Amino acid sequence: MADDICIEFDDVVAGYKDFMILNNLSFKVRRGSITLLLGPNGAGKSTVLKTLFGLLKPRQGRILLNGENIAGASQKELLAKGIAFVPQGRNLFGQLTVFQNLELGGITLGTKITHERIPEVLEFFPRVKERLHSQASALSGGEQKQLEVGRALLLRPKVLLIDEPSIGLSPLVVQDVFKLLQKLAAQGTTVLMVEQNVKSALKMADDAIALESGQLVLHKKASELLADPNIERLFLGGGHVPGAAGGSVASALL
Ligand SMILES: Nc1ncnc2c1ncn2[C@@H]1O[C@H](COP(=O)(O)OP(=O)(O)OP(=O)(O)O)[C@@H](O)[C@H]1O
Repeated sequence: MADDICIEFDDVVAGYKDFMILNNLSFKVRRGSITLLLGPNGAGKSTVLKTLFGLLKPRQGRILLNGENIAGASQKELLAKGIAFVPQGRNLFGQLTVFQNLELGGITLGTKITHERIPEVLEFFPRVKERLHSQASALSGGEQKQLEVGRALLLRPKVLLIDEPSIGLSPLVVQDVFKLLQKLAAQGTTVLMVEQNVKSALKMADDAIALESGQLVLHKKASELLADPNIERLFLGGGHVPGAAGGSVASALL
């Protein structure tokens, strides 16, 4: 595996019960890049993240992290190897304080290390830092998403998987979340993200991968895809690929 590749899916088949969602999927993600997963609803984008995070065991193929096959590893093992996952939606304990939520994020680290790292993580989020003893549910949507990312950062992840972080956030707050991801990537964290806010996400991402029916149909530099005149037609309006009007991503962009 080339040195600059952090994650590789090699011929991965994965799904739910008898229904396969990822169909012989292969792709590579560069270390320290922000890679955006695109594609129509149901293409398997979230399934890629879940499979990488061990929530779904692949039926076939290899998933390599820095050259090591991690397919089938437990979530605990994957966390220990430096993979963190921020799922879609709200995932905080709303009745607990910001600080307590952070403490829970560090449960596998032990109290001492967690308490040492909390101030370090809070440096990324000045607004959240000011509300350390507020109930998490009292934070704004954007602050809550920042806290979720902060909780993942306690583990000092090498790979951050993030599923639709912009849902429910105002455009300015989305920009804050994106800037944070850029900062993390600049420090060497590999970010793999699903995001329906395609245009803004492409502006901050390095690479773009598009899936259709669980297969790779496009892998390009984000800047190249952004410059493609078909991008509006294919991804405008929440990431849908309008089959009737435009055909597939593959036929239009490859
Ligand atoms: N737990 C589950 N059990 C059964 N089927 C599931 C489960 N989770 C997802 N699926 C199905 O797997 C397919 C792919 O889902 P996935 O969430 O990966 O798509 P996606 O590309 O992220 O789509 P979206 O843009 O709509 O979030 C969908 O048809 C979905 O209904």
